[in-house]
Amino acid sequence: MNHIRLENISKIYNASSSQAQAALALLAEGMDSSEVKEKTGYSVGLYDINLAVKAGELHCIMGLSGSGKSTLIRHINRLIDPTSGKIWVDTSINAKPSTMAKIAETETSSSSINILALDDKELQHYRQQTVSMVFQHFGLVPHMTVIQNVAYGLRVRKMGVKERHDVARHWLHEVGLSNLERSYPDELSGGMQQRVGLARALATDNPILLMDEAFSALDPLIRAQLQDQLLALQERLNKTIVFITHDIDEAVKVGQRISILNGGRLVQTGTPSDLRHNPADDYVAQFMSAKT
Ligand SMILES: Nc1ncnc2c1ncn2[C@@H]1O[C@H](COP(=O)(O)OP(=O)(O)OP(=O)(O)O)[C@@H](O)[C@H]1O
Repeated sequence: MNHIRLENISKIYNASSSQAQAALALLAEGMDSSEVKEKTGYSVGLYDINLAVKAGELHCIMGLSGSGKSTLIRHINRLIDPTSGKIWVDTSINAKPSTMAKIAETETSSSSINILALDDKELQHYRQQTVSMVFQHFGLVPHMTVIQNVAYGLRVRKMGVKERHDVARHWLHEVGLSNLERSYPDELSGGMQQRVGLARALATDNPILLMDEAFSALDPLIRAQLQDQLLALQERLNKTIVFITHDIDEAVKVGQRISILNGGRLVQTGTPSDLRHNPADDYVAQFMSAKT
């Protein structure tokens, strides 16, 4: 069952509606994003993306710098709104393993909503209850202790201090940081800070986790440890995870499926094996052959 579905999503930056339509028309003729930028002056973030992320899957978005990865993931929590298209999210799905098993069995019709139609209040609710994000540079609040950072999303939901700290403690334990709850972020290494970032995202119990180059700032050894930890947690949690990376080795290691972007276009979605054995074009083939 699909959890998130992007339907014909295009994003032209800093253009009025008519200017964006002109850029889209050139893209529809087959012009690539750098030519469109040259001709019109507008940056193409994404062009005509159709992508379904299944409930409970860890889906990697891969591509070179500027290919549109961050633009894509930021549409899912509406940090960015598209120029055109729709974004469907099934808000009835939660990530409890029992629910996921039921969903897998039934494949019933979904109760997806187009999140672009949400008003401000509904959007706030959607961000609090459905999607969490882990950022590349951690995004911790420097003057809050570790436990306050992890409990932050629960405080926003007005959960009482004891209860939210109990939940935060549980997640700090899960990521291996039990003894650091009173520390401040700048007292921790990068790897520890990102574990706090992960615990904070998990503490809300939201079913969708967005990870934007979440491990890219870390040393290779620590990065590998966090990848392993994410995979171990995911075994139990069954979240729907959209994981951005520019590193094909990381994508192959953690991704059940991988979507490859090039110049704002979605080139191919498939399992690592699909991409290896049936690459859609030379760009995909080069990524797969560059894999160590
Ligand atoms: N705020 C913005 N204003 C104008 N153009 C933008 C903006 N954000 C992104 N772009 C352009 O959109 C295209 C896609 O950028 P995006 O950051 O989504 O790619 P990316 O694959 O995440 O790259 P990176 O790996 O370097 O972060 C690029 O050409 C970029 O210059």
